[in-house]
Parts: sequence; C-alpha cells; structure tokens
Amino acid sequence: MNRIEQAFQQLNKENKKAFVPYIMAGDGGLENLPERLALLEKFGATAIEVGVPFSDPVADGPTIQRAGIRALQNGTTLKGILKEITKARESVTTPIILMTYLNPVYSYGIETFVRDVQTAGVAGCIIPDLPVEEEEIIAPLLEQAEVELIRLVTLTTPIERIREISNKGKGFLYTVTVKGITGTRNEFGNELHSFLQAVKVVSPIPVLAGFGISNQEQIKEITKYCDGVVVGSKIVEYFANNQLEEMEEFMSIYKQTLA
Ligand SMILES: O=P(O)(O)OC[C@@H](O)[C@@H](O)c1c[nH]c2ccccc12
Repeated sequence: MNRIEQAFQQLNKENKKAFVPYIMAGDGGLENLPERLALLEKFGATAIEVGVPFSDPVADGPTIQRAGIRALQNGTTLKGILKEITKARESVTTPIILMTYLNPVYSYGIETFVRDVQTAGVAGCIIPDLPVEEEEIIAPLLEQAEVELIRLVTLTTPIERIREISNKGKGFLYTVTVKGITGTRNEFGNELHSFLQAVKVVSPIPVLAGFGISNQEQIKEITKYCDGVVVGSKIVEYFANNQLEEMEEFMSIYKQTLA
C-alpha cells in the first residue's frame, strides 16, 4: 500500500480529518526545505505538498506567485529540490507530494523525472495542467514507480467526469473549491457543500478540498462534507513572515477541531 493511502487509513482509525500544508520549495532558501518539512511533520501534517517554482504558474494566486519568484531568484531547480527531499527523507516520514506544472517535467525529461522522484522518496505528484486525456504520457510510468498521481477536479467539472477521474485516482482526490486561483478567501460559493457531498458519493478515494482555506471556521465547516483540506497560501505566508509559533498554533487548533 502506498504511503498516502496508509496515512489516510491511520486517520480513519483515529476518526480524524486530513490536513495537507503546501510549501513553495526554495522560498527562504532551498537549504531550509528539510527543516521546514520536519517542522510541518511535527505540527501534525498528514502529507506535505511541495511546490516546484515555475515562471508561468497559471493556477497560482499572488501569495504563491511571489513565493515562486523568490524561489526562482534563489536559483531553485527541480534537481536541487529532489536532492533536498532525499536528505529530508532520512528523518521525515510524512508522505511528500510534489506539485509541479508539466513544463518543468518536460524540460527535465519525463523518464528521468519519474526515476529521480522515486529515488528521492516522493510519494505522489500533482500536475495541475495535465488533463486526464493527456495523462498517458506519464501516469503509467508513475504507477510503475509507485508514485501516486493525485488528480484534480473543480466546481465546474461535470459529475460523470468526476466519477471517471476519481475511479482512476490514487491517494486522494483534490477538489478545487473555487472558480479561480489559489489564495486565501473570506467566502465560498453556496454550491460548495452540495458539490462536495456529490463528489463524496462518487469517489472511491478520500476527497480533500483546497484553494482559499485559511481559518479554523472554514475548515470546520468544509470538513463536514469531505475528508480533509489542503492549505497553501496561509502556510506560505507563515513561513515568509517567520511566524512559526502562530503556524503551530494554527495547525494544532486544526488538529483538535478536526479530531
Ligand atoms: O493557496 P491556497 O488557496 O490555500 O490553495 C492551495 C494551493 O496553494 C496548493 O495546493 C497549490 C499551489 N499551486 C497550485 C496549483 C494547482 C493546484 C494546487 C496548487
């Protein structure tokens, strides 16, 4: 069984919801990555999404775009990121999910990418600009390497397509909660709850909600209808402002409220 599935099984036993923080690799210096991963593990992350900075991040909002620019200015490369993940894996056991657009994978070379990702001990990949229709170029290789390809669906995906995608899905289904880009939000559309409920009915794998989530009330509300959340921009801000105690507090509150 894959590490991501194991993590969810454990949560289920404890009757808890998932909390998956996102960080931008190389923001604040790539050499800090192992330390940051260890910290997020200590604060109770179910899995950790590690973003690869890219010059044209079509789904990213301002906070994550700026983090990406800082990371690129630091000279962060995919190769460097995988090296730091390899180091981190000596002590960090929380599953690591690499989030990258397709372009950096292409320029790295698809086969080399899959090999190096596997060697680094990455448990899963999110490639947001890879539609299911095109995923044959990499999905079978990832499957062989036992690296889970995490698929995304959004509020505008028809339910039949969600059924199809979640049935192919591995690890968990990433449900995008807004019609838009990443970034903290105060409100979600009225349709979100019924949408998540409908997704839960068709999906054989855990359903996580992400995009715009940044406070405890939102998480309490949203996790009534799904298995957990992904939080990106808020976590990126905490690291950028060096508010580690606030982050611990934030994540411990979530752990308690989710339990
Ligand atoms: O930042 P937010 O609104 O909390 O959303 C999570 C998101 O940042 C992270 O999962 C992510 C960052 N870039 C992406 C691109 C596509 C899908 C997901 C992502």
